Amino acid sequence: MRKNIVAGNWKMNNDLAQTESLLTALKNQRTTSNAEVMVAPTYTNLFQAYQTLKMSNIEVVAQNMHFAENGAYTGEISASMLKSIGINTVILGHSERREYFNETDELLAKKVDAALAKGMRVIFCFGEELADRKSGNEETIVGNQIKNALFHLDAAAFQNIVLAYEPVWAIGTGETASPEQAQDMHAFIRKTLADKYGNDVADEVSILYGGSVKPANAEEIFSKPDVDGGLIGGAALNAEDFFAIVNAF
Ligand SMILES: O=C[C@H](O)COP(=O)(O)O
Repeated sequence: MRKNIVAGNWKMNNDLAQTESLLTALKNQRTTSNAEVMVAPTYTNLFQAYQTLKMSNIEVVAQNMHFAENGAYTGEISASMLKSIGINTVILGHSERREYFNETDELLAKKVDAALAKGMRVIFCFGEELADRKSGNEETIVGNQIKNALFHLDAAAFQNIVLAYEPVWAIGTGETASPEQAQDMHAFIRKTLADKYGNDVADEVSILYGGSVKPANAEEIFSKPDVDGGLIGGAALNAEDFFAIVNAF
């Protein structure tokens, strides 16, 4: 069954002491939400976060990984390394990885394959830029990002894929897609999946929205039928705000 998920992407924020303080605050939050909750600290804090949260209902996930098993890739981390410290989910394809680290659909397809081959779950991100939306090309861009990186997979693989639609113009800008814009795109994404794999697959895939989700707007965005949760940046750095968003479910 399709799940509601709220994932906090901490990006390149928080040193160890700040991370420990945020982890403590997260452990003290109480929720009746039916959403799965995840947080993605930086690499240096992943193991600490895993150790702190492993008995909680919050899953610790990674922000990125390399496609190779090991080898001469200075500065990189493999799926096996993540698995070895208890991490079973990885965010791939975030627009910041695409923009600042030149990650292409082709590279991302390899990363997705590597993660799935290790039995990991992938939160696969994509989304159009402002110019694409202004020119009315957002569905073409998003459709191609999904097809290029994921449509070589078989239907069963989608049991371990979560999609995260993040319009680049709404990330960290304070500008959100309206709930209607989010719903329209999520419906398009689900139809794109259904056209290739059928409704049985499309209906089971969770599609998250990301881009300036805050306590004040989460409930309305999450109320849309094809929005199954959120990938939260800035607001995930504060435990109360993050759980206010979790509690929107
Ligand atoms: O990964 C999270 C997204 O990039 C959203 O970030 P934001 O909530 O700060 O806009």
